[in-house]
Amino acid sequence: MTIDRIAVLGAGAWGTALALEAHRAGRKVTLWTRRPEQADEIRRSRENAVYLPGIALPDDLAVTSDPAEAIDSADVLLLVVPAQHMRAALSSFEIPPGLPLVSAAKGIENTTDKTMSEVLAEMLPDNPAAVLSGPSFAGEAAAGKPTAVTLAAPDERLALALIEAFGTRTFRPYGSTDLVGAEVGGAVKNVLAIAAGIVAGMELGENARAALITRGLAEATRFAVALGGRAETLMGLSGIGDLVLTCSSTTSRNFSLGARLGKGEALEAILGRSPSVVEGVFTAASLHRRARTLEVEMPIAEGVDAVLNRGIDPGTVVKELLSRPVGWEFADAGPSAS
Ligand SMILES: NC(=O)c1ccc[n+]([C@@H]2O[C@H](COP(=O)([O-])OP(=O)(O)OC[C@H]3O[C@@H](n4cnc5c(N)ncnc54)[C@H](O)[C@@H]3O)[C@@H](O)[C@H]2O)c1
Ligand SMILES: O=P(O)(O)OC[C@H](O)CO
Repeated sequence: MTIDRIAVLGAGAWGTALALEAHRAGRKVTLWTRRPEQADEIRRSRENAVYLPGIALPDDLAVTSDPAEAIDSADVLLLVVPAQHMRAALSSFEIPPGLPLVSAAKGIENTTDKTMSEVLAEMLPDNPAAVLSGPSFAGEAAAGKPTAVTLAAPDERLALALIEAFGTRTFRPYGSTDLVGAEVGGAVKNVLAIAAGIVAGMELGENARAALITRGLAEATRFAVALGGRAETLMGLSGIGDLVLTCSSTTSRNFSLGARLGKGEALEAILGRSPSVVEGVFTAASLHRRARTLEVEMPIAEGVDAVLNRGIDPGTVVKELLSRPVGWEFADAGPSAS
């Protein structure tokens, strides 16, 4: 399988950065944005000034608002629309059966509590799916700084073709067949990054942040396994890798939002009129609901949902988390373990 022509659907920061990475890897790239005026502006200025300012886009990177122009000649579609808009965006496209789809969105759909691959499987069951996820701030990747991600597809040949299509010296996709584990890592870390931000905003200290990352990883792993993913995937780039990045940097929108919540600002005031997406805000409730249905214990994710959606103040949630009984660190490491 050879992938030469790539359509990137979604021209936010990450879609634009991935279009640039694919172009650097020698592919023919078309970047689609839903707004004709944005397509005109990017074509004119060779810059996505709203979402990825300061990064020059090459002249032969095509930009369009016509889905057919992007999709009809593509060997693969890279889906980089925010998770809550993925379904609507997909239903506005004519996608031929068999065309591989790679989701780079990190979230769970609020109206159905479905992961992105579940949405794809429901809407486009005849198209093979893959996931691109991992520690990757768009600005750094676009600037050519070294970035490594997980590229996961159940079809090994597709995973290998995608690695070949995107890989460069500085953009390094590592293959996996565990699509579920990879997408869970990306979706859950945004909720945990809000929690890490709250910890920072409340000045609870670096020990607390490290504890949160570690216990958060345990939550993400339990959730991934319950959905059919592999625990080892959460030890990789799309798991611990992305968790460490996003829980430690104010470049993260999720972490920054959490930090402002931790300092006492109201959610509505923080979200304001920013055009950028903070995926964890929408994923938290779905994650909590889905975890409950699967009987997976996720106290940190539950706490974030309580702050965002039930008006509980961060101090109360922290108190509750710290009141939980302590016990064995791993379920299989108690006195009955061999
Ligand atoms: N920015 C990053 O560093 C980064 C890195 C890795 C993954 N991601 C993930 O990529 C996805 C996209 O995030 P982003 O940072 O590129 O977005 P962004 O915040 O830069 O921009 C939002 C984009 O969504 C588009 N959009 C909004 N509503 C839409 C709709 N109904 N249909 C189609 N498009 C719509 C907007 O036009 C805009 O292009 C998210 O799931 C995010 O978690 C982002
Ligand atoms: O800015 P955030 O919090 O959406 O994080 C961006 C990327 O997902 C980091 O890998």
